[in-house]
Order: sequence, then structure tokens, then C-alpha cells
Amino acid sequence: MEIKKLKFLEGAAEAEGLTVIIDVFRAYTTAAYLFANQAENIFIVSKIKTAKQLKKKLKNSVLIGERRGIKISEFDFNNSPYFISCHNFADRNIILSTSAGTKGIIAAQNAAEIITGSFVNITAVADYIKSKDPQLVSLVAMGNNGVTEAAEDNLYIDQLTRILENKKTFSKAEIKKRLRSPAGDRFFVEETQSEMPAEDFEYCLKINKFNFVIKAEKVDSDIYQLKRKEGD
Ligand SMILES: O=C(O)[C@H](CS(=O)(=O)O)OP(=O)(O)O
Repeated sequence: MEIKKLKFLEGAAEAEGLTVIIDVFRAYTTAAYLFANQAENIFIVSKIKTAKQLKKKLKNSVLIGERRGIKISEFDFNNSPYFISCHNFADRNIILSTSAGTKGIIAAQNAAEIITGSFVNITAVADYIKSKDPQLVSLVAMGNNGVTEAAEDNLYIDQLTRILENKKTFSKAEIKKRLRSPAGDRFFVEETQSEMPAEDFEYCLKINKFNFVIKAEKVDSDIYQLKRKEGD
């Protein structure tokens, strides 16, 4: 199995084969908590305009998203796993638009298959890849805003590669320690607790809390639907 390691939006556009779009802080952690809290459908879009248009078409829809970490005005929730985990989304159609993660899936137009990456289901993702045993896997670290390095996405690639290659992995404690600062500093700013609460750091690093994989399926060029696939 060849493992191609890519970065940012330009890397997503180069992804081929079975592709993992990685966004630990916070989009693909949030998506996992949404499914865990009974969300019926999750649609992801890159543009705010598309999100608002889709809301008009879907019943019981909820708009979730941020730009540079701050909730988009007129949206219902920020992209926060902690705030999301406090609500039940049964029968709701979720529309999610974020700075990096959701844009990455939309950019990965050459991927044969897309799944999402975050620490809350890293073992399920590794098992899924091993079970498919593809010739080529693309791992895309989306970074901050899809354009600059994010330690958490890079560490995820490192850990996932180690699992796939049966090498020694980092412990949960080591992962938390490495990511607390500077990467995690954004969650400990007093003035922005209503947007990026301290709990998000913990929730993003509840490693292997979930045993499902999240697949992204194309609806049209700017809309993908996320689907939950249970692990074995
Ligand atoms: O919601 C977030 O914290 C991030 C903001 S940024 O890209 O790290 O600036 O969005 P996401 O798309 O989840 O990375």
C-alpha cells in the first residue's frame, strides 16, 4: 500500500485513491459527535451561500459552522464538539461549513473514496483502510484555514501511518501533551470561551471514543453528504 501524505487545500486537490481528509480541530471531530447525537443527515458545503440555499430546501435543518473559529452569523451553532454534544439532533438535517475541513472534501475531486480523519475514531479509520487494502491511500492534513500547518493534523498522519505500518504508536497521554501548546492554546483563551471552549480540547482528544467511520459522498460539486459506517 502506497501512502501519499498531502497538506492543505492544494493537497486535497491532488488526493487520489482512498483519501482521508483530516481535521482534528475541529470539523471531523464535530461530525462524529453529531452522528453520535443522532443526526439524521450531515451535508457539508464550502460556501456560506450554498449552506443558506440548502437550508431553504431541507426540512428541520440546522446550520453549523465557523470562519476563523468564530460562528458564522445566522448559523445555529459553532463548529464545537462540546457545544454539539449538549444537544440531540434526532431527525435534523445538518449543514456544516468550516474554514478548512469541509472545504477539503469539496476540493478532493479526484479521490476514489473519501473518509474523514480525527482522533475520536482513528482506529476505526485504520481498520477500514486495512480491510480495503487499497493500492494508494492519500492522507490530507487540512491545517489551519486550509493553508498553514496544524500540529494536530500532522500528528494524526504520523499516528495513522504508524498504525497502518504496525509500528509503535504514541500513547494517549503523549498525544495530549504534544498538542496542548501551542496547538491547543486557542481553546484556553478567556475571551473566546463561547466560541472555542476549553472542553473542545478534551473532546477532540477522546481518542477512539467512536467505532464508526465517516464516509463522504458527492451530491453535487459543492455539496457532499457524510454517512456513518459502523466498524466491525
Ligand atoms: O473550527 C475550527 O476551529 C477551525 C478553524 S481553523 O481552520 O483551524 O482556523 O475550522 P476547521 O475547518 O474545523 O479546521
